Amino acid sequence: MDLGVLRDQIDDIDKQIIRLFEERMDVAEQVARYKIGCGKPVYDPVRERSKIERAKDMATSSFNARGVETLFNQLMAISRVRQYELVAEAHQDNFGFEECNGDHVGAKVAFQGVEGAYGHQATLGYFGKDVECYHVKTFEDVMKEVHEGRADYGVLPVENSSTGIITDVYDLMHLYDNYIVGEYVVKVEHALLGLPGTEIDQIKTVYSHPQGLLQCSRFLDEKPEWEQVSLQNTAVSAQKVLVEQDRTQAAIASPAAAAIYSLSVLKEKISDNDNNSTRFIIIRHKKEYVKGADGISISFELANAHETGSLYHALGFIIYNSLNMTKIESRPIQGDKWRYRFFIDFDGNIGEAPVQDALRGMAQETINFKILGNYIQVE
Ligand SMILES: C=C(O[C@@H]1C=C(C(=O)O)C=C[C@H]1O)C(=O)O
Repeated sequence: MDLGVLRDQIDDIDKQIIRLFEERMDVAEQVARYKIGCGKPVYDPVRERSKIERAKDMATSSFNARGVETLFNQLMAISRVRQYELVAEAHQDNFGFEECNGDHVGAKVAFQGVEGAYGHQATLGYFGKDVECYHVKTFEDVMKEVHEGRADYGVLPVENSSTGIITDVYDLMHLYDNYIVGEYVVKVEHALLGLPGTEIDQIKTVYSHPQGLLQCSRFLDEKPEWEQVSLQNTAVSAQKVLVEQDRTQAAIASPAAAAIYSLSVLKEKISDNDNNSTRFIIIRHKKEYVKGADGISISFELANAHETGSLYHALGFIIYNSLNMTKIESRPIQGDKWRYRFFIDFDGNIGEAPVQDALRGMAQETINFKILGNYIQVE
């Protein structure tokens, strides 16, 4: 047996496959034109399933039947991507998002917590001083203020570099008709705060936001006798220590909160990680994006979540359009056991054709698809 001869045979077969592939793609383009004409969706799962079954039946072994299935799944996915490209050319569409200049002078901005909270720092850092900012109690309150129009913008934490995503905010982003228009990163430098004159040995109880306690777990592990109490916010914790005037109490919060609540920094830099940062999103009740927006966030659910390759196929639209996916998260869908909602970030601007193409594909082939926003990413 001669390897060269066998490879020549494979090359000949491949030539035929390529010719047939291109012929198939030409026909798929005609199908796309037909669908554009009558408004029929590109994806037809019933037709695809029956095609796969028939194609498998034509194979002569079970191994080949599985191969045929994989191959045809890929072929049809590629044909759909091309069809979506043609649909995108026919209907330039920004999915209801409008470009804006991002001017926010005089705007009302809601953040969660109290003055001195990291959310307050993010608000001042993103907007500067020319807005009217105010605080509300919970993350959901921020969502409501924005959704019901009392605030023009809201500021919410979505992720910490050490502990990961803030799950409640992810779940709320799906529930409210608000959109991400910006992001801001705050370097979180937790400190242990107490009443002036307090010695660390006197402390029995430490208050903080659950994230604050989690992010300082190495420091707290050395104080097993301290009771750890979670409160709504790091700054609320500092305020409580001030109000109760009890030297057995301390708070984990920012040095900025120490200044606001007249507390002393008993120990600084107690986070597990020196590079501890929290990413905040800026939300609006408007589908808008600023010029130069370069990051897109979306969420969706999969109809056939447990079918092999369903997530892979949804993500294929990002890959085939040469877009760079930067993040993926999943969250359980409330009341629907073992089903998940996916949150994906990728680079791009909603005005660009490959982005529109990927969005259109995913919108048609997933369920409860939402474009969460298009905004300028922070490095
Ligand atoms: C080509 C079509 O569009 C899509 C792609 C298919 C394919 O490549 O065979 C099949 C069904 C559709 O999801 C079609 O509708 O026939």
